[in-house]
Amino acid sequence: MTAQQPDYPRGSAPARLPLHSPRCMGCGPDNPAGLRMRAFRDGDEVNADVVFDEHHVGAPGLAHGGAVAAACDDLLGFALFVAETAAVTRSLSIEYLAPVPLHETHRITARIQAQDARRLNIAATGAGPDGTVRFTAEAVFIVVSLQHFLRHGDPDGVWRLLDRLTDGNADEALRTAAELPEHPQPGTEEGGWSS
Ligand SMILES: CCCCCCCCCC(=O)SCCNC(=O)CCNC(=O)[C@H](O)C(C)(C)COP(=O)(O)OP(=O)(O)OC[C@H]1O[C@@H](n2cnc3c(N)ncnc32)[C@H](O)[C@@H]1OP(=O)(O)O
Repeated sequence: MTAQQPDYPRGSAPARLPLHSPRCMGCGPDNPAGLRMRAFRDGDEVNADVVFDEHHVGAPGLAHGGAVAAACDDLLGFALFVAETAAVTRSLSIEYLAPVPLHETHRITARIQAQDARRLNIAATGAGPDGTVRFTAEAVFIVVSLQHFLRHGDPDGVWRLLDRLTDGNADEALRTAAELPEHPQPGTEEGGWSS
């Protein structure tokens, strides 16, 4: 069985956020072992529903702690759309408050707690179907320039991601990024995602 996340409930109107990449372990629909989360922005919060399945087993019938951490890391990364900056996880801390059964829908909600120069503190909660919080996450993200992803990752993949995020203007986004200081401050135009 493969994880297939439910759509956001009808009647609400949060904005669907773009994928990190089609094969992203957290949100990529083309990763058969991934979590296939669909992330939404709702004001200053972001959220996604996650259903752990046989790909994510720890103890029989329960989600692996690493899979729970991966889901949190991915959703915390979507909070960067609220901060309007690119950043990467520097540290991630999970509180496993209760077992997380497979095949149950968990709603993860994340919010930026604080921002100080390049450092963003982002926190999340993960609630089971009855609303009980079963895990929480706290992370420090560090703002990086686009060159970080070009230097360390797959430049073609970064280009495709930027092209989606900028409605086909990746060339311009990358040209602009190349002219910027290495580590723009969050909240400035230079540090933001082009949108
Ligand atoms: C466009 C795509 C957007 C997608 C966003 C999805 C977000 C999802 C959340 C994630 O999963 S992010 C993945 C997990 N996190 C990381 O991979 C972060 C790895 N850590 C770092 O790259 C650095 O520690 C960090 C940028 C957070 C902070 O580095 P600093 O800029 O404060 O300074 P430092 O002196 O430690 O490092 C300077 C440079 O050397 C690199 N570096 C440090 N130690 C190194 C080492 N030992 N070997 C090789 N490179 C090293 C470091 O990555 C950095 O590269 P950039 O200048 O390109 O950003």
